[in-house]
Amino acid sequence: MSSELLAHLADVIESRRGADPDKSYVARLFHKGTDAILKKVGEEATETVMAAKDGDAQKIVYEVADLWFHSLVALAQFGLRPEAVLAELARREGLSGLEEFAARKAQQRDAQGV
Ligand SMILES: N=c1c2ncn([C@@H]3O[C@H](COP(=O)(O)OP(=O)(O)OP(=O)(O)O)[C@@H](O)[C@H]3O)c2ncn1[C@@H]1O[C@H](COP(=O)(O)O)[C@@H](O)[C@H]1O
Repeated sequence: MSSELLAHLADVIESRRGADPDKSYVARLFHKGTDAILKKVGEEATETVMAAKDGDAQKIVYEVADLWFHSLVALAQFGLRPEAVLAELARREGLSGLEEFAARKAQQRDAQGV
């Protein structure tokens, strides 16, 4: 998932805070609270493992999408943004952050004349 899509989804999720729980799935989760959100993360993680055990590629992708989505809701519940997770992953790649990753990619594209 591109960082732009993650940021967009995080914005949409944040916009659902205080929205009508009858009209929005995310508003319903926020309304139910932290335990309900964390329960969904656990369920989706379990469903991902089950899909992987079945070796069903399409189902794995579907369940990981559910897991990522509910992880974004959990991050929002704790006032966190996906950019913080991406920055941590970049740091583990030996980069100072997302900006350095983007700059490196741009350099590689320039070098390849793309
Ligand atoms: N990307 C998603 C998304 N991915 C998964 N889900 C929901 O996550 C749930 C997955 O849980 P399950 O597979 O256990 O299915 P379920 O039995 O229906 O779930 P529960 O009702 O038991 O919680 C389903 O209800 C899916 O609809 C999502 N719900 C919303 N979005 C996006 O979030 C944004 C805001 O959505 P609303 O809050 O509904 O406007 C929109 O851009 C949506 O496209």
